[in-house]
Amino acid sequence: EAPTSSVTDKVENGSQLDEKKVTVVFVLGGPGSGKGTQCANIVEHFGFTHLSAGDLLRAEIKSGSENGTMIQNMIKEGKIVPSEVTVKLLQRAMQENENDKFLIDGFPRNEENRAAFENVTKIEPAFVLFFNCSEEEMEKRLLNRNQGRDDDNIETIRKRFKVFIESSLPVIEYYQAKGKVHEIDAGRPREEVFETIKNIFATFAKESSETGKYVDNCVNVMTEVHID
Ligand SMILES: Nc1ncnc2c1ncn2[C@@H]1O[C@H](COP(=O)(O)OP(=O)(O)OP(=O)(O)O)[C@@H](O)[C@H]1O
Ligand SMILES: Nc1ccn([C@H]2C[C@H](O)[C@@H](COP(=O)(O)O)O2)c(=O)n1
Repeated sequence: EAPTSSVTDKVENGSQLDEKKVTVVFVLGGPGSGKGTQCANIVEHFGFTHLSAGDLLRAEIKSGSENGTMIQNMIKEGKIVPSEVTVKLLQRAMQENENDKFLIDGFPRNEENRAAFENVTKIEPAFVLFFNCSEEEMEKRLLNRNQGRDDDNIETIRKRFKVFIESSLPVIEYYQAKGKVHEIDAGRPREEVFETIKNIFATFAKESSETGKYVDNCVNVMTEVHID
């Protein structure tokens, strides 16, 4: 299946059609499994743009938008914000960015997210990274994160774990059935986790450039890493 997809949508005034080909990788895993940390490394080494659904929602709260209070309340409760809101934010972020390679972190979080994104954008991910980590380790990391997040308290953390198991794991299983998931043992030290990720992206870049589906700027990195 083609790793590039077309983003087609009318802009605000409805008069102009904006279309571009993009490569999308979904980055999924439990809260505190290290998705954001590794996305920063992938951006640096492989030239992707990192779009964190959680960050986009938190920015929406700060902007004072009409949905701000609803989003804030849902995040405090560890619940998943309606897909319509999150998909719009992601779509806008992709359209406004000149890059054509996006890491979408923390999305799709449930079946509704997945279906809404696919219906609206017609984008299929090239592949999915699944950060697998024990709850014990994730809890420890979140309680030490110190970023002043409203939802990094033990009560909300437990709710987020429950939502992850009940709503997010089925999405990962959906992509597993399509052969799109790279499962990563995310309980290891940061550097070890990134070594695994480097190999995944280097292999993807090599295969895609061979088939002409992926124009990459990762050639220098590819020579540094081991490809199975
Ligand atoms: N491999 C690791 N070992 C130990 N600590 C880590 C590791 N990776 C990330 N951390 C730390 O754990 C905390 C959570 O990491 P991060 O914010 O990347 O997780 P996340 O999966 O993006 O979480 P969330 O989904 O809640 O946003 C951070 O303080 C980060 O520095
Ligand atoms: N697709 C998403 C992503 C995030 N949220 C909300 C609910 C999460 O608990 C919160 C924080 O996300 P994180 O930064 O930990 O990825 O944001 C959502 O509703 N839908």
